[in-house]
Amino acid sequence: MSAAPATASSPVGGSDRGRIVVQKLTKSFGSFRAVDNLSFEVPPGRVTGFLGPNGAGKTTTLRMILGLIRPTSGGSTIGGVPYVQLSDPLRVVGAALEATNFHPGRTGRDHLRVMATAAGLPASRADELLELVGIPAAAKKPAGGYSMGMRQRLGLAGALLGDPDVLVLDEPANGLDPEGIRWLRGFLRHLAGNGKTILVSSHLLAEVEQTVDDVIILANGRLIRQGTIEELRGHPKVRVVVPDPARLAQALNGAGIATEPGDAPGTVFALTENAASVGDIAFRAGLPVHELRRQQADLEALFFELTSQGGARNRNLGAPAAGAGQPGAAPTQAPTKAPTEHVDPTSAPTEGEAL
Ligand SMILES: Nc1ncnc2c1ncn2[C@@H]1O[C@H](COP(=O)(O)OP(=O)(O)OP(=O)(O)O)[C@@H](O)[C@H]1O
Repeated sequence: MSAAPATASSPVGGSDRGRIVVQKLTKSFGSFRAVDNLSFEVPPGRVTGFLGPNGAGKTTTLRMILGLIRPTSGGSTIGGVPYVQLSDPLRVVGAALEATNFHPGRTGRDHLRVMATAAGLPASRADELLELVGIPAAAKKPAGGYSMGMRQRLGLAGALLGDPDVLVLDEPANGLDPEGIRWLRGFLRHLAGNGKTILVSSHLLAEVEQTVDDVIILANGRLIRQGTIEELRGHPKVRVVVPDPARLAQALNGAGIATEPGDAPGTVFALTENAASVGDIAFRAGLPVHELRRQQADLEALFFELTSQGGARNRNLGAPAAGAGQPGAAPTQAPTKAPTEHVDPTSAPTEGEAL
């Protein structure tokens, strides 16, 4: 689907509401292309994982979507409108790009109150939000003493200030303990269930695989894969070890279960999740079965494969070690990135080249 023409007067409604559309987005820092001709859409009502190894270009893309840096070319819209043209951005999109830069001497409550006041919202919203993100007891403590997990929750509270349609969260699970990750998962799923658009970045697919509906995978600034997490997992399979795989395949096919050649001699894959029915069919056909196991897609391995194959080898790792590649080849070193700031949606962009 192509993006609707984006103008300041575009209505934020209909099917555009809460939809992020990125078109041919490119960002170069000098001669280094951090984001390369990226196009994707993020629909409302779903949690979308924005994934890629370190340095893939996730944060740079999010910063462009949020109007914090200017694209070299291409563009993006939120609800049909570029971020910088949103008349009331706080109610459209909330973002937390980093959870570390709060004023250390200011309490969580004061931090949120300052933001609320600047946005013309009642100061009482601060306590509501602290309650919502599960840190009401931290309200009176200076943020400098917060754990990483508490800072993440405070960042999330800030992003939720204007009850926006869209939430953009950069690595929100960083620093959360297992209980915190479970809480975050439930919280994001709840928000998506209420129709919000949730875009969550992570460099670990395994970290978000239970949370996301859709994935957008980047490597070296380029789109590698986009689809549902189910599509990525692929068809459920049962791996069977049998003395005669061809006969078992025949029996399974005869019973309406498709098969694929196995990954080793004496194996066959039945394309079903019903391991019991595979065993029953083998039994009825008089075929001994030595092993029968549901095959779980190894998403971590798949993610690694997708983001490291061919030209997708992580440029930030430099050239392969001498002996493995061309001897003496200079490493393709990416420039060191400038420190990122916590996004206060009420403030103007602060970067030198910002709009
Ligand atoms: N302001 C900048 N100046 C120069 N290079 C930059 C700048 N910002 C980012 N980069 C480079 O662009 C590339 C992409 O960085 P980005 O932070 O977008 O990646 P990322 O996918 O978010 O990585 P991570 O998971 O480590 O946060 C990196 O090589 C980074 O060094």
